[in-house]
Amino acid sequence: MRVETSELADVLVFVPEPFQDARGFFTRTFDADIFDAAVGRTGAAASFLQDSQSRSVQGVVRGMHGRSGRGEAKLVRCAQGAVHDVLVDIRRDSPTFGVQQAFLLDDTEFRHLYVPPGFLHGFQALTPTADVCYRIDRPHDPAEDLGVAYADPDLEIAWPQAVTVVSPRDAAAGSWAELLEKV
Ligand SMILES: Cc1cn([C@H]2C[C@H](O)[C@@H](COP(=O)(O)OP(=O)(O)O[C@H]3O[C@@H](C)C(=O)[C@@H](O)[C@H]3O)O2)c(=O)[nH]c1=O
Repeated sequence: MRVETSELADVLVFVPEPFQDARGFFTRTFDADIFDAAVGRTGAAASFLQDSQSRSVQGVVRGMHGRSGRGEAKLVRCAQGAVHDVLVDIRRDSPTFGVQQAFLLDDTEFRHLYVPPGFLHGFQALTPTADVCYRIDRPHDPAEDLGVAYADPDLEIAWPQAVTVVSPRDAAAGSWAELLEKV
């Protein structure tokens, strides 16, 4: 498994090596030793507490979501289909504060993102269905949800397809300007 840096400080991309044969494929999706070495902290992999999966139909956008308090670290991959995944750095003390980057996550290359605490995260499903799996290092707590509108004019996220469905929470999310008053 190869580890790549990104344009965003501390965000890493794990690139596995799927084995293809007549049956299909096999791929390792996570390796604790490689993860600990990449983030430079023994036991870091063991800090992930919840593993979740969502299925989205084509054009769905989920996001942009963050977490208040000490935030949460996330490992994100697309197990089936493809998504346009977007991160925005909301760490005031980061050299990439306010910077966004998009990643293609799919079931061909199985790129796996490590997102440290202090980011907004969202994605759009690019295929008839797309399954996104993610691990978080703190139990989910809706009281700490942060959100910014996926179509915020200041963020100007270039979603590649027409947006088909969003949740009521995402439709009512606040602006980037409002979020900046909280971080
Ligand atoms: C995220 C989450 C939701 N839920 C519940 C709450 C709700 O009833 C239902 C659906 O929740 P949501 O609408 O918030 O799900 P969703 O919009 O898919 O939220 C997710 O979006 C992506 C972009 C992320 O980065 C995730 O961290 C998470 O925020 O599932 C959990 O029980 N645990 C969880 O970890």
